[in-house]
Order: sequence, then C-alpha cells, then structure tokens
Amino acid sequence: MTSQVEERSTTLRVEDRSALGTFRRGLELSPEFRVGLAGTLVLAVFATLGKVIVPIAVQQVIDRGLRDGTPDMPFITQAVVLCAVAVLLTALCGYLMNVRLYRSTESGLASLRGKGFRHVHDLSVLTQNTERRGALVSRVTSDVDQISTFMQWGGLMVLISIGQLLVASVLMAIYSWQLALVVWGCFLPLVIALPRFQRWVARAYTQVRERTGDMLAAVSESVVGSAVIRAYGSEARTARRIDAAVDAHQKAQTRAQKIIAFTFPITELVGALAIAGVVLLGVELGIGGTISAGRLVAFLFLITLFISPLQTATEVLNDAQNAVAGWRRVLGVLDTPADVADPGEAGVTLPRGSITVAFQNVGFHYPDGPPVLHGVSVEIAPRTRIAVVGETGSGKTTFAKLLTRLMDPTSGRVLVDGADLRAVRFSSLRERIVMVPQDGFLFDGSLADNIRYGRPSATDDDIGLAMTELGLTDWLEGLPSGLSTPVGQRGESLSAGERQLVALARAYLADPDLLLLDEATSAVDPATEVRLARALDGVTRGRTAVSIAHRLSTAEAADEVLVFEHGRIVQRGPHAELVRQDGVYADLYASWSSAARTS
Ligand SMILES: Nc1ncnc2c1ncn2[C@@H]1O[C@H](COP(=O)(O)OP(=O)(O)OP(=O)(O)O)[C@@H](O)[C@H]1O
Repeated sequence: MTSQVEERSTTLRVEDRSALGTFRRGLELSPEFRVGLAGTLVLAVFATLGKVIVPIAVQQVIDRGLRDGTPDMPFITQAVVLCAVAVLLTALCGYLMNVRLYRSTESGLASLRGKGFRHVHDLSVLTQNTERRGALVSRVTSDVDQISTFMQWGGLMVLISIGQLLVASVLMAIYSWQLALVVWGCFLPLVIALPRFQRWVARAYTQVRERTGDMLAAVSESVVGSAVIRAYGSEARTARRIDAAVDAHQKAQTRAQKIIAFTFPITELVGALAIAGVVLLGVELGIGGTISAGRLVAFLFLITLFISPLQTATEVLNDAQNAVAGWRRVLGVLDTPADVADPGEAGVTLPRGSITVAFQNVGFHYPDGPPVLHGVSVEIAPRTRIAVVGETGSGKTTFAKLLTRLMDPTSGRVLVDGADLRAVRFSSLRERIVMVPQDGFLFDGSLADNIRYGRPSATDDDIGLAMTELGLTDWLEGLPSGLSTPVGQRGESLSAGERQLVALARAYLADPDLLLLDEATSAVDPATEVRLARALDGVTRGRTAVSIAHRLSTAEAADEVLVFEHGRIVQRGPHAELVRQDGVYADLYASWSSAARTS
C-alpha cells in the first residue's frame, strides 16, 4: 500500500460536490425519501392549483355576479359554495401531502442515521482519530437534523412555491400580459442575483455546520474529561474554551442570518413596487377598457400569490443550504472508505484450535507521521506466552493493534495460520483473537452484562462458572449484588483493578485462541493484585498469549520475551537468557528491579 493511499484512506472525505450533486447523492443513499413521491407530488399539484381558486372566484363574482350594478345572488352563492368546497379539498390535499412526506422523510432520515453510525464503526481507529469524537457524533445527529428540517418543510415549500409561481404567472398572463410584464420586470433583477446570493448563503452555512461540530466536540470532551479538569482546577480554562466555541458558533449563525435577513426587505420593496406599478397601469388599462375591474382586483390577489413563494424562497434557501452543508458532512463520513475492511463472504474462515502468528517484514507509520515499526519479522508458536517489552513509544501497542487488525501494516504482512490478516473474515478473526486493552471499556449495565459482552449467548451459570475457574468467586461474593451489581458509566462504580478483573472475565468467556493483553500500569491493592495474577493465569492457560508487559513478573513468567526498541525487535528469548545478555532487556530489568526495591 503506498503512503499516498494510506493518507487518503485515513482522512474523512471533504465533500466538494455541487449542491445539486450532494442532494442527488443524498437521495441515492436513502431511497426511502423517494417512496411514494409520485403520489405526494400529485397531491402537491392539487394543493397548489387550489390556491388560485379564490382570485378566480373574486374575478367571477365582480365581473359576472355584479354586472350592471345588480347582484346576481344565485350565481354569487354558487361561486362562493364552489370556492369553499375547493378550498376544503385543497386543505385536505395539503394535509395528506404533509403526512406522506413526513412518513417517507422520517424513514429516510432514520436509515441515514443508522448507516452513518454503522459506518463510523467500520472506519478504522485511525480514521476515527482524524475527527474529534463530538464532531463525529454531530455528523450523524445534528447534521442529519438539518437535513430533516429541509426535507420536511423546505423541500415541500420548494415544490409548492415553484407550482404557485407557475400557476400565478400563467393566470396573470391570461388576465393581462401588460400587467404581468410589469410584475416580472420588477422581479427579474432579483432572480438574476439569486445564484450569487445562494453561494454566499452556502458558504455561511458550511461555516455554521463546522462551528456546530467544534462546539459539540468541545462540550463532549469537557464532559468526558471532567475528572481531569477538576483535578487540575482548570474549570475556568475549560469554560473559556467552551465559551469560545459557543461564541464562534453564534458569530457564524449571526453572519448567516444577516445574509438571509437582507433578502426580506428587498423582496418586500420589490413587491410594493410591483403592486404600485400594477395599480397605476391597471387603472390606465381599465379606463381604456382593456381590463375589467374584476380582473384587476384578481390580479392584485395573484401578485400576493406570486410574491409569497419568493419571500419563502429565502427561508427555504436558508434551510436548503443548511441541509446541503449537513448532507456534505454526513456524506463525508459515508463516502470515506472503510480502510480496514471486512472481506466478508469472500474472506477466509479459520478453523478453531491452536494458532500461529507471523509478522513478515512489517513496517508501519501513522498518517503524516514518521515510521514507528521497521521491518518487524517474528513468529509466535501456538500456546506460548509472549511478553512484549520496551521503552515507552518503542512500538509495542502499534504491534498489538496490527496483530488484532485495528490497523493494517504500511508494508509487509501479518499472517494468522498462514493467512494474511486482511483476507480473514472479521467474524472469524474476532472469534480467534481478542484484545484486552489497558482500561477495558465497561458499558453502563450490570457486571453480568459486561462479562457477557465476550459471549452474548452465555447464561448466568456460564458466567458463574467462568468466575469460579478464574478464582474470582470471593470477590463476587463481596459485592453488594454479586453479578447484578451495576458498574456505572464506563465502569466508574468499580475500582481500576476491578475493571481489569471484569475485562479478563469477559475475554475468558469469549474463549479466543490468541489473547492479547495490554497490561494495566495502574497500581492496585495487594488483594486485587493477587486476584488479577490468578485470573491472568487462568485466562492465558492453554492458549497463545501476547502481553504488553509493564511488570517484571509478567516478563519472568513468559515463555519468551520480545524486546522492542525504536520500532524494531532487538532481542528475543526467555527472560533468564536475556537478562544475562548485555542489552536493552538487561537495562530494563535493572530499572524494574530498582523500582521494585524502592517501592
Ligand atoms: N494515533 C497515533 N498517531 C500518531 N502517532 C502515534 C499514534 N499512536 C502512537 N503513535 C506514535 O507511535 C510511536 C509508537 O507508539 P506505541 O503506542 O506503539 O508505543 P508503546 O511502545 O506502546 O508505548 P507505551 O509503552 O507508552 O504504551 C510513538 O512514537 C507514538 O508517538
């Protein structure tokens, strides 16, 4: 894989599609939006046509019902009743159209959100890291909400407005082409200026969406890191950061609203000019006998019908730009290829049993970063316990992430039972290799829920048995509600050591062939230390275990130690052998031993 491809695939795509292109792609991704659209459009046509009934009725009543100064009551009554029925039917069409539109847009938006969330999970950890978590979440929540506002109101208004403009224009031309020319002449400059104006609005709303993402990222980070913020007394600094993000968002919103607000008085002004022109010329034409009084009055009604879509157009434009900006950000997620992709059906399914792992000349660098692993070649025999040691930043965690395929190597290959990891189906891989990170994330729920995460089909008895096998029953009995004890958000109701116990029990229940442990560095009390050692022994027994070791005892107990330095394996062998050699491991051992003596 070239570094260029690497860079491209680990960055969320920046959308440079046109507004229409974005809209089209958005509709393609959520076909639910189009379900029943034809019927909705038919209803929209009726709802729009109904709007010209009142002007026509007014014209008929004046020109025919009031001819010669004597009201023709039967005709007027008939016209009024017909008009009322037509208005009622129009309202019914409007209602049905709204219901249908809400139904299809809600299901389109739900599927868009679902696809967005799923795709965020498909992206590699590297790609996820390119965007702050809060901003990533905003792409599938508030950005989708912007689309919803437009799709449920703006989109409909576009349809109705275009229809209304056309119907009013045609009827105006029928009643008096001279007056129609006056109206069109007044509005023409506005229509010509519209595309340029739209570009300004688009730019302003893209900024608004970005600032919203920044604001959500700042807020979510400060909530997640609240303990650190309090510990360092940096509440004021954090508040200033959030205030700055809120302020930037407010400024972007105000800037966008200012542009939009500019159009209201302009349309009003042009509308007033058009009405004045029509009244002046209309009276002239009326005196000359070219237009009847009824047609002139109806024409004034039609002008209102003509102006109102132009006025709503600015609001719709506002929503449309907001929606396009939101859609671009959602598509930015959806169109970013899952760089660490599951080969799916076409992939290899590895049979369960003892596992061999081989790194063949593996190199890796993070996007925009220097190489952190250089030509790493190593074979791990089945059922051996390996300790990976090295100075901080030497590449141990990177090695582990490549082994679990959280990332792919930049060069070289990682093989499991002879198969390239990239060709192995995720379901098979996750069954065979499980990683226990330093601070295994616990979900808000009971202890049992969190342990069962390793094997969803496990019963409470299975969990109980696993706890016994790991020697954890005494700990479980000491808990207020045993397996039903709630762990709190992120497991915060448990101590760090207890969280590690849960993470180990979870991995034990998952029963992988290869277990990767990123040993926790946090100090725990002696009783938990003993339990952890017992559980670790139980969980690694009989399987291949690779531990990123921060403790001397782990390295001593391992069958083999891999020593990393500056992204290379510089030593390899059992502890007893390595410690006698003059090298990195002996130095590490010396510093571990002196730390143990002083503690
Ligand atoms: N997401 C990342 N983006 C960019 N660089 C990274 C990233 N993660 C790690 N690195 C860099 O890669 C190098 C190796 O890091 P790695 O986490 O593999 O080291 P380690 O040996 O596990 O360190 P430790 O013992 O402190 O956990 C370091 O220089 C680190 O700064």
